[in-house]
Amino acid sequence: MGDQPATAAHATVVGDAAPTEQTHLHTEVRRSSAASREITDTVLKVRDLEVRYGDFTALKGVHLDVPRNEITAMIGPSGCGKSTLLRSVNRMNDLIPTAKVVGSVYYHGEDIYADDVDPVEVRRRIGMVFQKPNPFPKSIYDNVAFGPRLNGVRQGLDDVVEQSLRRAALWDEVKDKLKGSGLALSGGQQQRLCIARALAVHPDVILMDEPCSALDPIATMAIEDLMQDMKRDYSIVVVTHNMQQAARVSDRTAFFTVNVDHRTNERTGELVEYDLTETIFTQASDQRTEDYITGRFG
Ligand SMILES: Nc1ncnc2c1ncn2[C@@H]1O[C@H](COP(=O)(O)OP(=O)(O)OP(=O)(O)O)[C@@H](O)[C@H]1O
Repeated sequence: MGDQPATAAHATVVGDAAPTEQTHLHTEVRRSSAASREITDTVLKVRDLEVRYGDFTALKGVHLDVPRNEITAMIGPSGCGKSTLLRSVNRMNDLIPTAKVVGSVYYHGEDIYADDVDPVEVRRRIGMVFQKPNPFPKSIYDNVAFGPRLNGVRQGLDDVVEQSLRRAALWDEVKDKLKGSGLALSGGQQQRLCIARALAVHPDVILMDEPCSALDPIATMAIEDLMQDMKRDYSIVVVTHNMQQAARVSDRTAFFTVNVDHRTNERTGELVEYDLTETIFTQASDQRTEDYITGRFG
C-alpha cells in the first residue's frame, strides 16, 4: 500500500550519468546534492489521482511524494489543476458537492479517503493557507484561539496563541494589541495571522495556495523567510504562479500542464515532471517544462 517509487513518470534520475572525464566534476556535484536530498521520509504519497467536477475531469494520473521538512512547489499554467490537487490532499474538495476524487492519498501511510477517516481531523493535520488573507472578523487572539477552542482546548490558550504567533513571525508586531481586530492588520500581517491560525491546531503539513499573490514584495519576502523557518518543523506544499518564488523557496518542484482533447475540447491537468527545484530550473527533462520555465509557453 502506497509503496511505489517516488518519482513522476518523467522525473530525471539525478546523478545517474556515468562519470566521464568531461562530466566528472558536474556529475559529482549533482550526485552529492541528490544523495543529500533523496526522499527518505515522505509525509504525503499521491497515487494515480484523478479529480472530476461532475462530468469534467480536471486532473488525472497524478503520482507524487511530498517529503517531510521540505518545501514542495507546484507550478503550471492556469487551469492545470494545482489548487484542485492541493484541495485533494487534505479533503477540502469534500466541501465542493460536484467534486469526486479517484485514486489514493496517503498521509504517513494512512489512506485519507478510507471510510473510517474523519475529514475534519485530516484538515487539522494538513492545514491550509489561502491566496487572499482571510482572517475572521474577530480579535487577533480569537483568530488564533479559534481552532484550539473548537477542538475543546480550554487550558493554556494564552501559550498556544503566543507560540503560534511567534512561529508565524508575528508576535513582536501584535503582542500589545491582541484584542485588536485581525482585519486591522496589513495584508502581509493578515497572511501571517492566517498562518498562525493554521499552526495553532498543531498540523505537520501546511498547504499554501498562492500565499503571496495578494501581497507586496516586502510582505512576500517576509512570508518566504517564514516558510524557510517553518520547514524545520513542518512540511510545506506551495502553489505559486511566480516562478522566481518557486526557485527561491522550494526544494522540489512539480510542473503541471493542461492537455486539451481536441475532440471534446476537455482540458485536463497532468503532472509533467517532478524533481529537485534546481534540476527543474536548470535541466528539465521534458521540453514542456523548459518551455514554460523560459516563458515560451503559458
Ligand atoms: N468548484 C469547481 N467546479 C467546477 N470546476 C472547477 C472547480 N474548481 C476548479 N474547476 C476547474 O478545474 C480545473 C482546474 O482548476 P484549478 O483551480 O485547480 O487550476 P489551477 O491550476 O489552480 O488554476 P489557477 O492557476 O488559475 O489558479 C479548471 O478547468 C477549473 O475551471
